[in-house]
Amino acid sequence: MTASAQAPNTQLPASSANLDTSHKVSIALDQRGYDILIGPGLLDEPATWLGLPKAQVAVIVTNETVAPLYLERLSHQLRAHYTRVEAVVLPDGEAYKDWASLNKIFDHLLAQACDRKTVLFALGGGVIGDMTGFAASVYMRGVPFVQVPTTLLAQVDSSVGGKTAINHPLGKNMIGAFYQPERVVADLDGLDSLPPRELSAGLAEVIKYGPIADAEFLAWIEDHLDALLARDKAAMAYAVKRCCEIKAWVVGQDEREQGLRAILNFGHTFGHAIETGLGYGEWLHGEAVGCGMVMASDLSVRLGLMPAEFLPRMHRLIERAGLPVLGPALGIERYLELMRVDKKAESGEIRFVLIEGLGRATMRAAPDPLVAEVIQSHCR
Ligand SMILES: NC(=O)c1ccc[n+]([C@@H]2O[C@H](COP(=O)([O-])OP(=O)(O)OC[C@H]3O[C@@H](n4cnc5c(N)ncnc54)[C@H](O)[C@@H]3O)[C@@H](O)[C@H]2O)c1
Ligand SMILES: O=C(O)C(=O)C[C@@H](O)[C@H](O)[C@H](O)COP(=O)(O)O
Ligand SMILES: [Zn+2]
Repeated sequence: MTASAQAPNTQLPASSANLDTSHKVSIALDQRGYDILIGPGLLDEPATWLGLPKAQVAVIVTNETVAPLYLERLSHQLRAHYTRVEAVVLPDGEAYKDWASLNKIFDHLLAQACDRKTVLFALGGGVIGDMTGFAASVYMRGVPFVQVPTTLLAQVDSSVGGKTAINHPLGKNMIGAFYQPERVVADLDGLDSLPPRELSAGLAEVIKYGPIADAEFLAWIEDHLDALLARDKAAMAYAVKRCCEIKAWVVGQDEREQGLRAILNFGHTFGHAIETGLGYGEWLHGEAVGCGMVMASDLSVRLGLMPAEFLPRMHRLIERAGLPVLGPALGIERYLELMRVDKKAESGEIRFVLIEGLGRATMRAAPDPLVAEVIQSHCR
């Protein structure tokens, strides 16, 4: 099966970079569409929080790193709308994206007698967003939740589209649900406190959107990478907006990944193998995806889908973004074993998202010996 980005009658809406720093992107999903608010100062702006579901109780889920930075400011805004504003503060890290953390959320909700109108707020990066969304999807069979992403990766990708999950020791994001938020609030000022390594991890997912859907955006990223690394507000605002536009366009057509949505997994088949193979947390998700995109670009070239120049182009961009381009030495057999657990695999056959023309992705199986050559070429 192929998942072409060029679905009939559904052209990706055009976008143009300008100096604006505030944007609104809407995601269209039958009755369940929502807005993605992007801009500086949104957290402290009372208008940001108008029109959310009415309830007595709001519960903010966050972690030990983000809480001291932003919890009180969000709580202050929410007290204007909810009688009780509570917080669950989880340990920080990908290693804690697990059942134990999920249970801590449920323990709090039940101990505080939170009813089915309770609104959950995910304040943090993708780990908090994925876990809070999953908790919201199953608590009392579903309560509303709002994404307040504070990392670049979460603002451009994980907060949008409704994939929620926890990890399993045998596979990344293996336990989860599709469940959409009520709203996404991406305050660009939050990115000022992000460590450089996390900024680079977010840039991996930014880069991803170019080759899979928008060749012009890829060229824009190449031209503006230094501005993005310097956290220039206008460049950052445009990058977040364009990524959200592309993701909204994809998810609006294929919410549950029956085909097209798989293009968002470019670099992830190799990347998830790295994350799971090392045990979660040694490599950041974005780092694994960056390296995985180098491997998937090479495979695209080796299969004759892309000209040879594509690999050095991607390699250079990913390296310039501060991301690793050589994978860990897990061993070829171990890589293959891990990739067979990927959600896109069918009957044990690994399927890769590959590029078949700039801005167009496809999903294909590939012969094991060719995949082995790719791994051999891009591992320590
Ligand atoms: N649901 C999806 O569609 C989707 C998409 C992409 C990634 N993901 C998932 O997202 C996760 C990765 O997300 P991530 O990269 O945001 O990692 P993360 O959530 O672990 O956050 C990265 C680090 O930054 C810290 N942090 C967060 N905001 C901060 C801020 N403003 N200032 C300073 N520090 C801050 C966090 O505490 C953490 O230490 C992975 O689990 C991945 O599987 C999901
Ligand atoms: O939203 C999607 O669809 C994606 O694939 C986005 C990815 O960046 C993200 O890492 C996602 O969680 C991976 O999905 P999975 O289904 O492979 O776990
Ligand atoms: Zn990802």
